[in-house]
Amino acid sequence: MRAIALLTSGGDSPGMNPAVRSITRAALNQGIKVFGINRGYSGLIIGDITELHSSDVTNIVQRGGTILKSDRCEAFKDPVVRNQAAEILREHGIDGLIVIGGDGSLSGAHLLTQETGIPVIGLPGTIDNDVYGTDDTIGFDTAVNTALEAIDKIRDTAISHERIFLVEVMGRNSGHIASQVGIACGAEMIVVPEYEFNLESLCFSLATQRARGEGSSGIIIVAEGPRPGLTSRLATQLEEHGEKPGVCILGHIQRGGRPTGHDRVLASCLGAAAVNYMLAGFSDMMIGMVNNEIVATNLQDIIEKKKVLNPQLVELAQLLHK
Ligand SMILES: Nc1ncnc2c1ncn2[C@@H]1O[C@H](COP(=O)(O)OP(=O)(O)O)[C@@H](O)[C@H]1O
Ligand SMILES: O=P(O)(O)OC[C@H]1O[C@](O)(COP(=O)(O)O)[C@@H](O)[C@@H]1O
Ligand SMILES: [Mg+2]
Repeated sequence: MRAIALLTSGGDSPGMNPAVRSITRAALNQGIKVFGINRGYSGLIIGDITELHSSDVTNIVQRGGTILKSDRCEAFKDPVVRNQAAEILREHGIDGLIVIGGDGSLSGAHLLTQETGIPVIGLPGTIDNDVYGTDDTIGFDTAVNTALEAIDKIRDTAISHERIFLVEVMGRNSGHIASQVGIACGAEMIVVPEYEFNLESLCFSLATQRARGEGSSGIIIVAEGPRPGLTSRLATQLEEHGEKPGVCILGHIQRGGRPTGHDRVLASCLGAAAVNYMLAGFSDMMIGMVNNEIVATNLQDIIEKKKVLNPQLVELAQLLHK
């Protein structure tokens, strides 16, 4: 192997930059040329590829976002387009590809190697933490902490005004951010796509609080869910029960910002390990961290197996707020 390429794909996540830096420097240290592909698979299919030198990744370990830019690329779901992508890699003399992205990006990487034989290694890069084969994805910890910083402030005003706030965090299909944030901010309730939400029980608990003479302030964390507008719909339902909830949608603030120390270290470890696995001849695998150990998992398993939301976390949140 003489040259590898890397790209970042899907929703960006804080820690992608340290991963890019680690992959680049680990490969260069072993005498391997490194190419950066801009804008994920969108850049790959048009050959937007530039060689990376050590100085290109200087001073990025602390920066959010991704210097390679990221994108969602519908066209890459077409096998013909993936074949063209493989041709482009071959034309550039690239012997292997490292993909940093979420479940979708890793599915694309799996199909690319299966169909074309181009060796690929994946790294879990998404704030959602919805990737099997790793305890944490790169960016998850930063997103949780960013959300918490905002929610602690919302809590202050919620207490002053004895008001309920619905705070929406990201997570279309997964409640990992919501459950961590919910525990850490002492939420009164957590709404996640994985479990049914009981509005009656929330209203009952608010009424009980009031009956005890306690101010009825509270924070309800809502994972955005698959259908836009969930939080507004919940607010309307609460209004129908006589509540006057505030609504705060944290949105893309959760995707930006300086990566936490945890994410920088995770990204650095996984990046260097990805290079080692690729140079050792492995392909079609994702490198993750499980119980503080580097673990390689077949991409087929990553795609087929779902990381289950720990039900104890959601139950613990309910228990602790009482
Ligand atoms: N089933 C698939 N087949 C091929 N490519 C895919 C597939 N799913 C996703 N991708 C590629 O990966 C990109 C990112 O996927 P997406 O699900 O949007 O984000 P993430 O990778 O962060 O989960 C898509 O825009 C597409 O280019
Ligand atoms: O920026 P967009 O395209 O609106 O995407 C929003 C989605 O991206 C995420 O931030 C990250 O998801 P992915 O890692 O799967 O791309 C989700 O939490 C959110 O639902
Ligand atoms: Mg995803």
